[in-house]
Amino acid sequence: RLWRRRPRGPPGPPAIPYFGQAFRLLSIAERDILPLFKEWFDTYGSVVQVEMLGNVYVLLSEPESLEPVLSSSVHISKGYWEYLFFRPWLNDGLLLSTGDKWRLRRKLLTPSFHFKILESFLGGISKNSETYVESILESGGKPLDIQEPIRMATLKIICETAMGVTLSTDNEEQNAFITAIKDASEGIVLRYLTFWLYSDFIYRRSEFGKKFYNSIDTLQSFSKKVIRRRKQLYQSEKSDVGEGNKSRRKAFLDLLLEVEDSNPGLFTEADIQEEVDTFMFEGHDTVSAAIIFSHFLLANHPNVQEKAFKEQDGIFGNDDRPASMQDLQRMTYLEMVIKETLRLYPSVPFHSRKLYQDLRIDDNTVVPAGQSVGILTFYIHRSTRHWDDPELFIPERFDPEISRHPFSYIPFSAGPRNCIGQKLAMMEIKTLLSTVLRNCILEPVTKSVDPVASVIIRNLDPIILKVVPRPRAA
Ligand code: HEM
Repeated sequence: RLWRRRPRGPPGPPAIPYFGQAFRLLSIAERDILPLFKEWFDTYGSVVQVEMLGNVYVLLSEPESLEPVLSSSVHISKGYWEYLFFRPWLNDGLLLSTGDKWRLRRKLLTPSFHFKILESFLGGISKNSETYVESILESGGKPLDIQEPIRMATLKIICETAMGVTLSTDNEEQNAFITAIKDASEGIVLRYLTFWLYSDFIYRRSEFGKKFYNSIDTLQSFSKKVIRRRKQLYQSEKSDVGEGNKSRRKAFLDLLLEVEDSNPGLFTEADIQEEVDTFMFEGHDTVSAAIIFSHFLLANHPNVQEKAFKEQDGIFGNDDRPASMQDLQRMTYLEMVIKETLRLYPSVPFHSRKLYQDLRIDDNTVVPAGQSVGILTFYIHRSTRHWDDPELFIPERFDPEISRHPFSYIPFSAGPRNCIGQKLAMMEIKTLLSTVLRNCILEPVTKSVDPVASVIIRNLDPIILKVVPRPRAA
């Protein structure tokens, strides 16, 4: 029925009846996904219709067409197929849930990212940033793959802040978690590309499916341990502080534990687990990608690095105190560097929404209710209609004086279903980069990157840099 109602307006690649692009996708790998979208936009224009197994998707790459979708309080659901393969991992957590469940959970969890709570996280973020800087300086100026230490630092930060649990210094379990995130993400992308793996019956029996479900076991047993540890601390803190504790604003996991405590049987361990899995993934892999690409860009643009050094020196002089919230607010140039990094390499390169009402794109094009639209952030951020020289790294384009279309820059999505953790993310990235800039000079070894949409954006190859100690400001 949907196929018959498919919009006639937008052009798209020729499709085999029912199968659509299924065979084309079979012939490509993860690294070819972003180039394939580019090929379609270059050939058919900024709104492209793609058919796949009886479904029709409309891909959007210009801010004007996606504004009515993202700003709407009606189109707040995710398409069925587009997020289905995440479900064994994230179940019905905040990223995937819909309708009243999503509304209630979003309302419940939003206060756990309040300014006061974020401020209380700053000490833990600074401490882990210092440990990270010590670890990269140990390389003694030799070429270093920075991805593993960055992922380790951001995993420790999300556990110590939102989850309230300090991880052990034995990194074996953490390494297993980081590898499992990569394997699970690759497994999800591979499944999307391979239509005969859409059947759960076949997937579970295939080698790919077995590897994927093993990764999910690793990820969920890690998050179960985190919940267990926090529960013990929560119980002992509760008996120490008594009823007075209740009025305090709660960080993410404490809030969930409190809801479980006060709603026995209604809010269960499984409800906590799906949210912890969602936030451990969204709160760790996205931030890692942004920090990895900003290291690469700073190393390859010494003039930008120099300006960022000057700003840090202006704020801290030769004082090695951890950054305060006021210090972070003064890092306006560093903020521009981070924003420009997220423009070129948005951690979430595309996402989608299901339409609950017909969407009029222009006089000739209406996408009917029930269909999904794909929002191609990676290409929206490179639109030549909105960005001069979009391939160049120019942090100054984020000078607050410069105005642009509000939907031409959407690294955290936009509207009611935007990223709940964006303030935490910016604070974490800024604190870690500030610690790096005050102590290190980054020199390039990897001179160009090949971004791959592996759920979260990654570089195809390791990113190698040299890290040299930076003398303190006079
Ligand atoms: C640079 C860092 C980050 C980027 C670029 C980013 C980007 C995004 C984007 C684009 C979405 C919308 C996804 C979609 O609709 O499918 C999203 C949603 C979400 N993000 Fe983030 N994110 C970042 C960091 C974080 C952090 C630190 C957390 C939590 C600690 C977090 C938690 C979430 C959650 C739970 C959602 C789902 C929200 C909802 O549907 O109501 N993210 N993020």
